[in-house]
Amino acid sequence: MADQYAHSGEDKRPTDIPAIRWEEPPEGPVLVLLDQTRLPAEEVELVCTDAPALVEAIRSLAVRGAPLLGIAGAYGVALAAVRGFDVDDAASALASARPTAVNLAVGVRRAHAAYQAALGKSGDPGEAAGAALEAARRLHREDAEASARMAEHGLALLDELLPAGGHRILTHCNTGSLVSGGEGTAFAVALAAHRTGRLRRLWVDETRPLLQGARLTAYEAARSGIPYTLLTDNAAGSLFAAGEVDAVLIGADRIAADGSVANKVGSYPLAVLARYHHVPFVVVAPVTTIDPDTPDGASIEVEQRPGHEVTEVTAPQVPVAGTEAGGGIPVAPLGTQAYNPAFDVTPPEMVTAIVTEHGVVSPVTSEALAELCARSRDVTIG
Ligand SMILES: CSC[C@@H](O)[C@@H](O)C(=O)COP(=O)(O)O
Repeated sequence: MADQYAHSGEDKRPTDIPAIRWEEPPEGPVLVLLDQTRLPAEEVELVCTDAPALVEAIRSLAVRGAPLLGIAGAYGVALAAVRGFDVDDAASALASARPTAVNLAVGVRRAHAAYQAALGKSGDPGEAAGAALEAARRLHREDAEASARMAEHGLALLDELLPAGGHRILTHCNTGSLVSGGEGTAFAVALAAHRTGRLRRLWVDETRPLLQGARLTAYEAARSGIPYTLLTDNAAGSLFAAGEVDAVLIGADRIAADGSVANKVGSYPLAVLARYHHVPFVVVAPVTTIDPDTPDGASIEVEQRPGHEVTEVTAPQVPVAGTEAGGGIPVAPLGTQAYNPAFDVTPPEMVTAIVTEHGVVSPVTSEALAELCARSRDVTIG
């Protein structure tokens, strides 16, 4: 079950609401999400008391973005465990709530494995639930630490790749604190550049059809005091042609073993533009986004979303997925069919570098990625 309540703003500043948090009120533990479908119009919290509510929140994009999906999935397993629901059922429903961001399944697996190991050892479901919660909390902390490391590595890379002076960075979708336990992935690098006086402008793609750029990245940029400008996705070409983009920084939902990068639809066209205009195209993602079990780009399952997201405009409140129509304002003739993949895949040869918390891979090859993953298993951060 999920409850929604608008935050009163009396006990804390509304902008301090974290994207996700675990709370233990007297009625029982809950997972509290900042409902991202309502941003930037209002900051409303969504309280989940069971896994089905969280699955719905994931599908409707109330909680979204690869790293945060991993954290949410792990907490979801813990929620099912502490509330005495069937943990195996919850884990499988959560892991398959959205198919493309591998972090979701990774987060679910981590908490589920901790639960099963503790249950096998002690036979005590309460202890096992505690182990699942601890695993979720650890993932949450690790992600915050990973954000900080990605920002450092990403900033150093920009210094290497770009001449000194203010950088003009183009980004797509939303990759800041709304998708992370910390300050995010690509956005964290832009933020670090801003804090050190190296960011001249953040160009923010609006990111059709659900406007994660306009609604969420612009919101985060405004909160952070970053100089930013919003553009329609199809204005990017003229921006490159005018020589106004020094680098593209994006996140990722899944990086295949060969270095193919799945990210929000519209990322691949930016890679094509970047290559034509000799501009670095940089992907920033934690190691948990690299999936050694997905061999190449063609093997990545790309989520297809309902057509009404394209045929109607509904921002700032995005309709719940799976409904016939979204209740928005139609912008196409009734009955229009829509092509609405949520992600696209950029081949490795078009990616200048992949920045992770364990270092930078450039050029992007399967060998270099495998080596980084092996190295990351030997090092614990956070
Ligand atoms: C660090 S976030 C990287 C990606 O998850 C992000 O760019 C993205 O594509 C999110 O898509 P969304 O459909 O909003 O979950």
